[in-house]
Amino acid sequence: MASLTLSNVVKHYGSGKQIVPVIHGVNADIQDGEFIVIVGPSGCGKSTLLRMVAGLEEITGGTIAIGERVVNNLEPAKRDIAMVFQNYALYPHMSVFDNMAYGLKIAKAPKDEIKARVDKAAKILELGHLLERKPRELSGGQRQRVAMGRAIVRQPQVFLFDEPLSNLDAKLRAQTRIEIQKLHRELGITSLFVTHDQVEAMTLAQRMIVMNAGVMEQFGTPEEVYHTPASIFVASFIGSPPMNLLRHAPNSKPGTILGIRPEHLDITATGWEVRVDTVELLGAERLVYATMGGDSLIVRIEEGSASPKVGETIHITPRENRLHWFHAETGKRL
Ligand SMILES: Nc1ncnc2c1ncn2[C@@H]1O[C@H](COP(=O)(O)OP(=O)(O)OP(=O)(O)O)[C@@H](O)[C@H]1O
Repeated sequence: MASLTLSNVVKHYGSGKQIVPVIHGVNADIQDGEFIVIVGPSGCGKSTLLRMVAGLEEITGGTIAIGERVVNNLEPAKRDIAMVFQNYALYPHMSVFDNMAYGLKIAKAPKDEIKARVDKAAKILELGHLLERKPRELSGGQRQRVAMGRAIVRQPQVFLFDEPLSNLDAKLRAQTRIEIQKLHRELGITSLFVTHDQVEAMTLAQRMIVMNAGVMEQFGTPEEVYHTPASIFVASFIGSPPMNLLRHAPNSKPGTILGIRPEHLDITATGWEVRVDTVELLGAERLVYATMGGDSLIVRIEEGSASPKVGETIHITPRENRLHWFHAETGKRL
């Protein structure tokens, strides 16, 4: 196991006039044994960052260190990492056991050690009864577990996950998420996990890196990112429904944007006057879509409380200690 340090990491694709900058100087000190999620919208550079750690992409600038070792110029096989991909790429003609053992066989590990490591990984992943099967005889979730097993048996210093759950259906995703957490608790291996799904990020991360267009917008615990978003981008990307961002709130100063989460607005007898546009019932809660001056906003209310009617004017009050102020130009938290 090892720490992982990214210092001013930069990536450009292409050369000459065709340079495409995609990562603009990322700094992150990741502790030994931490589970870190990199999250952001499509094209923000998550996979590129992960692939640079893996050694599958050249690093244009800055340094990446695993433990004390700067790995910039080290080939992937020498970095002591294991990667789990979205398309798990198992060998179709090999059994589950042989798929998991493959890397160790290539590395010429002794037979009894290979068996011991595969058996241990299979036990953790509950694959023990499937070791003789071929990949085509497995479900999608089981195949993904074999792919993880293949990574575990190598006992790497760092695990890299590139959207490993995105081919699974919603139920299996949730289940596999729990398995990954369990795996991390048992093995304690430093992990970097890439996803574009903010719910996945919030539930898996000990700390998360929120990326936007090649820039690290925030690096913090899920609580920090949710409760004190560093920018308008983070505020609107994390949380569903997203934070309300108001340019014309009654008490706002010019040049600022007021952020308030839908669950931190209460319907009250007096307060801000808003017009109800739509009401959505979502099982245990209702979302009230409303307009106030030039702003649209969402109020989240519990299912039991009286629902306002479409077209009606109601009053709402924000919870004082839940207000977030942002600079209108830079988008940064004030
Ligand atoms: N070989 C390449 N040459 C030029 N640009 C590239 C190359 N590979 C990736 N890019 C660009 O780099 C940016 C980051 O890509 P990357 O795959 O890291 O994003 P991502 O956040 O992982 O996205 P997704 O969630 O869609 O996989 C994108 O704008 C992409 O178009």
